Amino acid sequence: MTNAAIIVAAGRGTRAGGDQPKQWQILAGRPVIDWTVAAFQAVADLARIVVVLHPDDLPRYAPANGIEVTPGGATRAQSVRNGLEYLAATSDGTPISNVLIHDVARCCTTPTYISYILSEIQAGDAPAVAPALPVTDALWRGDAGQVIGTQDRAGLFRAQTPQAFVFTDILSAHRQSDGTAADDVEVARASNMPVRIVDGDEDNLKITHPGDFSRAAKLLEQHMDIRVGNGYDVHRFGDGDHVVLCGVKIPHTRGLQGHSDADVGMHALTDALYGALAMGDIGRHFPPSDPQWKGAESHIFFRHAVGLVSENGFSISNLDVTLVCERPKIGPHAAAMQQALSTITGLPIDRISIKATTSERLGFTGREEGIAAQATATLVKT
Ligand SMILES: Nc1ccn([C@@H]2O[C@H](COP(=O)(O)OP(=O)(O)OP(=O)(O)O)[C@@H](O)[C@H]2O)c(=O)n1
Ligand SMILES: C[C@](O)(CO)[C@H](O)COP(=O)(O)O
Repeated sequence: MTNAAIIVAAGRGTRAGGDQPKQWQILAGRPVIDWTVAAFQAVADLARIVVVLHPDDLPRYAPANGIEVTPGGATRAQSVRNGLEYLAATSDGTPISNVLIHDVARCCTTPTYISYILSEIQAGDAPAVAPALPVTDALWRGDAGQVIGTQDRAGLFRAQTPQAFVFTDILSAHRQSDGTAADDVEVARASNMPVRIVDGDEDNLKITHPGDFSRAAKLLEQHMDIRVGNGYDVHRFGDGDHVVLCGVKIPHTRGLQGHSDADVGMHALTDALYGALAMGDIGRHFPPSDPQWKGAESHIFFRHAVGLVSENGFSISNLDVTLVCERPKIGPHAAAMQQALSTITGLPIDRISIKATTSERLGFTGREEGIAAQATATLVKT
């Protein structure tokens, strides 16, 4: 069975305020959208994850590995419909069985909770399951600041997402809908689909108003596992006409010597990732004694470390590397290095820092005998 998730993120967040829509605002160190997407990425049984974005926002999003993106519509329901149609149009050969539909604004949801909702739809006894919390407070009707009546709370629930559906059923229900429903349960019920209520989660709040940001930040920080790793590497100069630094080939009067392509910057970054995971170093994973790595391109090592990061449930929050050399000059190549590292990690450019320093002509780097690199990586698990 192939399971998919749609994260709707095409709203404008008018009630939440701020200088940009809520999904792009920084919360506990990273954009709201990244928290939500990371929680879904950590669920092994989801074969596809589609993020539905406002057309204006498409250029600003660098999707992480495996994440797909499609444009949204004018209402939440239209955005969901676009996500469903995208999945239908791109699932030839591997039909989707179940789909989870989630608000990007519910960024405190966890992989455990998403897996629970998935297991409930996979139980196969209902075409739709939706999480909700029974209303526990007394309910009043009010007008002009005055209580004007009371409302029986029996049988009332607060609806949450992710809501889960048999894919073909909810696709057909949305095709018959007028695109104005508040959520997908409303769409399902309009098609006479039975919807089973499953346990909601008080922590699965939706950022709607400005005050919700601090509540969400507290919840995220409470569950966050942050790791920092550092890496250091040196390669000596020898004959050659170029060096490779952080994935970029730079013409130079000499080359760097090493068992691999001697990309000292990428080696330091790779070790920073292994270090943050407490998983040894580059020599342990790729022994210099093994001839298969002779002359290897360093992105192989770096990609391996990046893969271990996600396999262990972490995502990279930022990377920072300092290259120590008199020459070549790094500044003119820093943007290309950021791009090369971004292509491999899926990190936005503004989370990848490339710095350089000379050692004031002191020591082996000052005498231009070699290049040193020092790197730091921060990993986050929610
Ligand atoms: N045209 C729309 C409208 C909403 N959404 C998404 O639907 C979810 C729930 O909507 P809401 O919390 O109301 O978000 P906004 O529409 O962004 O907020 P507001 O109503 O305050 O403008 C959000 O993840 C939002 O991004 C969407 O994908 N497309
Ligand atoms: C789908 C939803 O999250 C269920 O509570 C909610 O209805 C979406 O947000 P909105 O504020 O109603 O647009």
